[in-house]
Amino acid sequence: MKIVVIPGDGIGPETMATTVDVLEAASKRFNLNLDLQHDIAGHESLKRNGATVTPELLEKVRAADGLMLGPMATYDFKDEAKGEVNPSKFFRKSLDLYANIRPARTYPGMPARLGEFDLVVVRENTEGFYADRNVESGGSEMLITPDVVISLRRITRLCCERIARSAFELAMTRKKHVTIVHKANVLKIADGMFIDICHQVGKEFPEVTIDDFIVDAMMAHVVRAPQRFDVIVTTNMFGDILSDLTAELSGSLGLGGSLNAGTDHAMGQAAHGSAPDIAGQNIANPFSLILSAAMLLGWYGQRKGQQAFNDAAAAIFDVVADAIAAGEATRDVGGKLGTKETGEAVVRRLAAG
Ligand SMILES: NC(=O)c1ccc[n+]([C@@H]2O[C@H](COP(=O)([O-])OP(=O)(O)OC[C@H]3O[C@@H](n4cnc5c(N)ncnc54)[C@H](O)[C@@H]3O)[C@@H](O)[C@H]2O)c1
Ligand SMILES: CC(C)[C@H](C(=O)O)[C@@H](O)C(=O)O
Repeated sequence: MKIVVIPGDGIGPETMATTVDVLEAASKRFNLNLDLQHDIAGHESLKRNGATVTPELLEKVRAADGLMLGPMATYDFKDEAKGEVNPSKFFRKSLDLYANIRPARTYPGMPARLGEFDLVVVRENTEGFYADRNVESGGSEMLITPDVVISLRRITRLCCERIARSAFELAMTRKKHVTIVHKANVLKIADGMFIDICHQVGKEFPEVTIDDFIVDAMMAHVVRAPQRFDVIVTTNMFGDILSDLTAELSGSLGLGGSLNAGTDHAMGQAAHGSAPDIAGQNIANPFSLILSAAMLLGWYGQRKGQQAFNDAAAAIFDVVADAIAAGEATRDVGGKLGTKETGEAVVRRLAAG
């Protein structure tokens, strides 16, 4: 399996170095023959190549079997015309990675303030309330006068259908429950369509039960009783916000692994950002990126019918859980280790089998 590896900004180089060590250890133990191709994007690429992502990089990623993308300091990127493209958006759109799968679960050995839970946010990843993602409609933020801006939100039948199908298929492998999160009381046409389509797709999965919540009330429900949820399907920005919440409720944003998946490509990427407040201090939690890497291996294993990749993914999930239970973790999840030392502990456990 060929994986392009891009460290990103802020804590990215630290957490990606650790993740690469884990991938190499998994490759050795499970004979995966991983071919890791290191490259750059974001600030590093802007400095060296005059653009945060280059056309050559896109071709390289297209030709590979997967991409590991580190966090990007996207706030700094103001002008696409000057090469300042948000790499997350760029790969999600260019490779049509329409499903952003963001699991959140508690782990034995860590205090679960809200009780144990295990859920997955399935976030639509290619449209919605994102100015830079609606290029097909000519962008979606308009300066009408110096004092008035209009931001548009694009929702399409195709994207609703495919994200709903991803959620129901995932639910069939879990507790067979899907929760639809929306704002149809206000966005009556767009989110009305989203709910209708989710229910229509749900008819293909009669074993899966369905409920729905308005996004604001959902914040209360998920904090009150996260264990009532299994798979949560929602539109892009609601999913972005909700998945940070669920990751933090599970113990830390630093546990927020995620996979951006399309039909032919996938990208492992932590749910959080570049965390400039803790960058360069060897204290960032690498588990989010390590779990994302495991999700990428699992995606490839399922797609290619190659059991060794599924086994490697399962082993990484187990080893992370064991490391947390043993306190071999960073301080945000109750441990005392640094980023590097946490990675070394994971590698040791993985190699020991
Ligand atoms: N996928 C991405 O590349 C992505 C996602 C979100 C934000 N961003 C960008 O990242 C930059 C910083 O954003 P922000 O500070 O608002 O959000 P952030 O997600 O980087 O950080 C939020 C908080 O969580 C903590 N945190 C994040 N990851 C952690 C980890 N692995 N271990 C321990 N603590 C962790 C940070 O220290 C901070 O206190 C911005 O430019 C933003 O646009 C990028
Ligand atoms: C940085 C930002 C543009 C990005 C998004 O909203 O898609 C981020 O929040 C994420 O979840 O990857």
